[in-house]
Amino acid sequence: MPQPAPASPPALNSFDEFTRLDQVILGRAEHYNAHHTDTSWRLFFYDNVAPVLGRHANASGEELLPIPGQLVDELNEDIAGLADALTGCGVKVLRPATPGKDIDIRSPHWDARATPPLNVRDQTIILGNTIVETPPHVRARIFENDLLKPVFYRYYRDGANWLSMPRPALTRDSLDTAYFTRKNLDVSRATDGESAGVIEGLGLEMVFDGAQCMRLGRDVLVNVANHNHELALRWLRDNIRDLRFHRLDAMADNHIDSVLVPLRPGLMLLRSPAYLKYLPKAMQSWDVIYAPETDDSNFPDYSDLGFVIPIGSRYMDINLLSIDENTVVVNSLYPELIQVLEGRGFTVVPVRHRHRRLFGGGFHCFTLDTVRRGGPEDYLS
Ligand SMILES: NC(=[NH2+])NCCC[C@H](N)C(=O)O
Repeated sequence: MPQPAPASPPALNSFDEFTRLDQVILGRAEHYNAHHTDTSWRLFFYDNVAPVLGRHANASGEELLPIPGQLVDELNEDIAGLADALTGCGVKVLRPATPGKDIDIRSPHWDARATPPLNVRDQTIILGNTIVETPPHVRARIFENDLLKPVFYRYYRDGANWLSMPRPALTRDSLDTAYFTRKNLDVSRATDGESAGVIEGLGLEMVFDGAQCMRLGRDVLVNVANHNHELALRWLRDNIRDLRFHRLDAMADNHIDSVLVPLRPGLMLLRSPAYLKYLPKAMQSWDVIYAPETDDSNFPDYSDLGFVIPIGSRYMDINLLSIDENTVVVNSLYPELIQVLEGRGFTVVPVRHRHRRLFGGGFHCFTLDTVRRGGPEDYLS
């Protein structure tokens, strides 16, 4: 299965999620020892954290939610395992710089403890030969991509194009709660005590994460769940003229890679049949593998470690990373999925990943595939 990389590696080229992977950026977790649970964080993770908000991460000023060091060490161990597995598959693994220390950041309107560059899928989309940096929802993430800049400059020097969506101010009025209103959810518990400043006349901004997109050659699926996202979709359409962007109407609160993973042309992994209706017509007739049921014993028990909040759902492990159309890297702690994929003829590379629900990311989130062999193919007709 390991295939030699092409003699002179191409500059940035990544149009899809499944053609042969040659180069990838893999995130890192050093100094990920707290979640800064301000309003922007609580809203972003509301679907998962709502049940515990009242108990702890409320507006009482306890905004920094510590993560026990043992869990960060174990996460780093699992990421090292992922790096080895990718290298073993012949993939060149690039890493962001480390923050080196805990970093507190301050804008004119708020302050936050910076999030390390772990989920590198979220603040960038690679669209062919273009790096597109996206405008974060979570304030603590606003400078995260600085640590990817050494790698981005490398690709830029080799001919990549590089764009950034406008940086949001993320004031008190910037974020749209329409997704929750639509679902009749009261988010006042997340927004009470909001202390960020306001800019008169600004209102809702362009706010969007790369992980709201799923790339399929010349087509890109884009999850739009509120006006922040709507503005971003317009930006994508205006600035990237040669791809087709398909609006998925509120398929999820934000990211969609724990809902949908295209495995190869005509075959996708989907969280459940309820999500089919959000997809473009052409994809509704694709063959589907539905996420098999999993069991609590596959998730660590944190009860003796004090308080930790799962910010990710039980479906995080759908979030696999494809090496090619027949080879996938899957969490070894989701044996039910491994079995189904092997039954469908996939070669599965199992890698252990314990704390996916605490850090909000699986293998797709932790990686940004910068070089794949596919081009702007039309997979939807
Ligand atoms: N790119 C990512 N960070 N994706 C993670 C998506 C997690 C999703 N909100 C869930 O809880 O299942």
